[in-house]
Amino acid sequence: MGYSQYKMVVFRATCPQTTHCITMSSSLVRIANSTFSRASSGQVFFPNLSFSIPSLQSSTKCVERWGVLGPSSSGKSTFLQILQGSLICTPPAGRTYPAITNQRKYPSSSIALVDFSAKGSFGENVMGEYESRRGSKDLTLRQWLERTALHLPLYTDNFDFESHLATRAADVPLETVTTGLRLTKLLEQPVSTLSNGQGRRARIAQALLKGVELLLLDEPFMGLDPWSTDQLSDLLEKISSPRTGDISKISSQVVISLRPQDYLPDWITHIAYMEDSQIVAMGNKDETMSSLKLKKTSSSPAVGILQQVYKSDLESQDMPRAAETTQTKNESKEVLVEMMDIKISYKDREILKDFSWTIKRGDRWGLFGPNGSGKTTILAIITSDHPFSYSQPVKLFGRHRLPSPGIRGISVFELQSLIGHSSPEIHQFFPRRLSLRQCVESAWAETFITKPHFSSNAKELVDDIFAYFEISAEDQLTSFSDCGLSTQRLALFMRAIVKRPDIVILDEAFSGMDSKLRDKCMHYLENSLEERQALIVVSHLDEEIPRVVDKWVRLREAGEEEKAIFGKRE
Ligand SMILES: Nc1ncnc2c1ncn2[C@@H]1O[C@H](COP(=O)(O)OP(=O)(O)OP(=O)(O)O)[C@@H](O)[C@H]1O
Repeated sequence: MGYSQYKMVVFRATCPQTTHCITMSSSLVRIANSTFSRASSGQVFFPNLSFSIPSLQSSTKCVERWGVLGPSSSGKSTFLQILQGSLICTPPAGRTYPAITNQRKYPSSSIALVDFSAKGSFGENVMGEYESRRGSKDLTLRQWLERTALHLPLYTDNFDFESHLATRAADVPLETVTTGLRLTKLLEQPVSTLSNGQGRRARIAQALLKGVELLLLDEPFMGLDPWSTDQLSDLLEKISSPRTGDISKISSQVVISLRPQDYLPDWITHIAYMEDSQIVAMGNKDETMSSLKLKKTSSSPAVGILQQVYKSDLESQDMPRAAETTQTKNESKEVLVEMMDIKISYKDREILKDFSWTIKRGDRWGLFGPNGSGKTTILAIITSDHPFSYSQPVKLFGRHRLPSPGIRGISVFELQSLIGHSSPEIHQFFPRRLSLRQCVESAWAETFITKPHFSSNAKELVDDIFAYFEISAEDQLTSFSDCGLSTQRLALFMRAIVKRPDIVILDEAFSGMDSKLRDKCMHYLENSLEERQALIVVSHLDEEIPRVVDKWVRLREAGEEEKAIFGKRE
């Protein structure tokens, strides 16, 4: 649905008591009738924008916390960058920071923007990078947080970190932040090995520890499990509340950006809704939401397959194992993946214990579990991106990775030709300079950048899929870097399915996609998937799970006693 037909609607952009409790000098950021542009492209954003974020101190009577809402590429991220101090403001004095109390040189050092699309974030343990990024210089999460909080160098040889840490305390206690973000157990783990969701939480912790006055979070709940979403939401509410209780040392005004279909926390009081880099409505949350006919979404999986998955936590002991049920039903089908009592542990931390899973042709699996429970690890064993895939009792397409007497081992390249895969890790490392067409064509290449070895029908398959998604020949030449998150995710989805591989793995493939586009992908998948293909889907959100997924594996958080449980869609 487009909202462009709305003229800019403003519902009391500040609370009714504003004139009593907020004066202009109490704004952390104040923008008065200004227009913004990028120096690189000259492109103009948010013409004649007027907006302000009150400081927490001014909000003691009327708390005002903003959510920035809009579909992908609507300008949400740019808007947060503008609040942070980036982009050129015309007139130059139109953007001020009257209430920034920190005496640091630039207001931007009192404002943190945590943007998860940034390349180079850690937490995605993947591919060739898996081993190479770990080494003597790899920091533990504790070291990384302490050093960045105190603005110390990360890796300078001969730098005496210990004495610096002993003499300088961070503005904010480490334990308070790591508890609130469920990171305490991970403090001694190498930072590069954190899971996707753990890595996101660590980056938020880093920003909080710097003791900023304004924290801007770009889509903070994307990729988080329901427990982490609730906990992060609670923490953000506490830190952006007028000073009370033992959390009072962490105190920061918070602005978050979200997509319209995302979970919108109750503590958000105001929203700015944007489209095409313009605010189309802003003000009091309830009035703005109802004017735009937006519905609230819960953080917990209240409907659909995920409700069954998580409900089964309580009933797991007596549940019939759907994997066994399905295996009898599916007996004649060829086994594609056979995992037998897999064990994965790092030092004394057990991630997977005696995990067995059989995937056959025609199977439609959901792989679920909290952040850090091992979903990516299991997928990396199947795709052979994990070093343990050589040593674990796994058969892929009936063969082991290593040769045994009389039987050839299956090579990485053979596996790649049989598996299509989209994941946040592939997204992170995908070369930005490739065009959308090259991205899809790389399904036939051994690496992202090597020359594809096309099959005879490859051109037809690529043309067909672009035609289905109505992407013109000209638009196919757009570089990956010039596309928004939603289109980038689409390109990687097309890459995963275009050559109709035997196994399709969609690991958070729809995360960050606009709902309309996501539904189109679902439709495509439901209609094009062949009986000989197997599907594995990972997601924390019900609407991102295709209806064809009819059975599931639910992993336990690392350290829990129980094994994984299996179920089927009721
Ligand atoms: N080298 C390592 N040392 C210690 N722990 C590790 C190492 N590599 C991975 N881990 C841990 O293994 C666990 C499984 O990680 P994995 O990425 O598979 O989780 P996930 O279920 O995919 O999580 P998410 O939902 O956040 O993507 C995590 O708790 C991670 O911190």
